[in-house]
Amino acid sequence: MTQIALVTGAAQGLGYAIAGRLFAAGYAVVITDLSLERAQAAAEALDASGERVLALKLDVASKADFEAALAATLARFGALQVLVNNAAMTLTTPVMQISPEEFDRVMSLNSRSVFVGCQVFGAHMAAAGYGRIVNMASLAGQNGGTATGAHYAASKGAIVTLTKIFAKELAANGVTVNAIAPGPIDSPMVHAAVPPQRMAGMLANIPVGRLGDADFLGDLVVQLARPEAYFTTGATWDVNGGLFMR
Ligand SMILES: NC(=O)C1=CN([C@@H]2O[C@H](COP(=O)(O)OP(=O)(O)OC[C@H]3O[C@@H](n4cnc5c(N)ncnc54)[C@H](O)[C@@H]3O)[C@@H](O)[C@H]2O)C=CC1
Ligand SMILES: CC(C)c1ccc(C(=O)O)c(O)c1O
Repeated sequence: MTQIALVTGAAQGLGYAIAGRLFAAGYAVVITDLSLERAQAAAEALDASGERVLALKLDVASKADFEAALAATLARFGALQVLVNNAAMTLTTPVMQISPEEFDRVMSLNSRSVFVGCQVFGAHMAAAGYGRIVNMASLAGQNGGTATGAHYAASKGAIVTLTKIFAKELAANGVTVNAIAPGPIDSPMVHAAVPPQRMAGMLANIPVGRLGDADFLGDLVVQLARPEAYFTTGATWDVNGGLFMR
């Protein structure tokens, strides 16, 4: 039977690549983003027939949007097995100049959203007795960040911890919760964060000497979403070209 996956921030970048790999693996995919129009354009690019896609507006800052997206998914497909908490923002203000308001904004968008998504979708999955949640963390959450801001790095560290907490809470109900911590992946976000004149320096610093591949992240999500992946939970999967080793 077709399984259903919802991806936040899926109109572009890694979210879109992840949605694409889930779709290629046979999932019906719910593409969500801040703007319904951009989500619809991405969904149409993935499946012009519209049979295995649904586009929804989901602002991850809003618990009501998470609840409405779950309800709309169940109304259209009758089930929801996979959630990918992917959406995030980055600001690169130097740490001594970040205002408390800016700190709150980044923390709230990046980590409170994962907390709310795991709570709302996790409750549904636990009641159904099965589910797979994948949270997008970052290398920055492990090494304190380089190209990215302190609040971004802190928000991604919080995602690693939330992943462990929800994994423990939901394990007995057949729900796994894992995180992926990418280093710089070839994507619009990395090109926006790293100006062309700094790219060669960044590449020279990466042990494997190149940026990561977004489709590979999508394939990793597909693996973590499989029923057979029941034995990995609370884990953070490093995909960073050797920039951080445990
Ligand atoms: N690109 C990279 O190299 C890396 C990315 N990441 C993480 O991967 C995830 C995706 O990153 P990218 O695709 O590169 O970013 P991106 O900036 O290209 O795409 C982010 C998407 O999220 C959406 N979005 C922003 N605010 C939103 C909100 N409030 N509600 C819903 N959607 C919202 C945007 O509209 C956009 O479509 C993020 O969590 C990011 O922190 C982590 C490490 C490296
Ligand atoms: C693309 C984003 C902003 C990014 C860039 C670089 C790193 C890193 O070198 O640690 C990240 O973790 C990122 O999330």
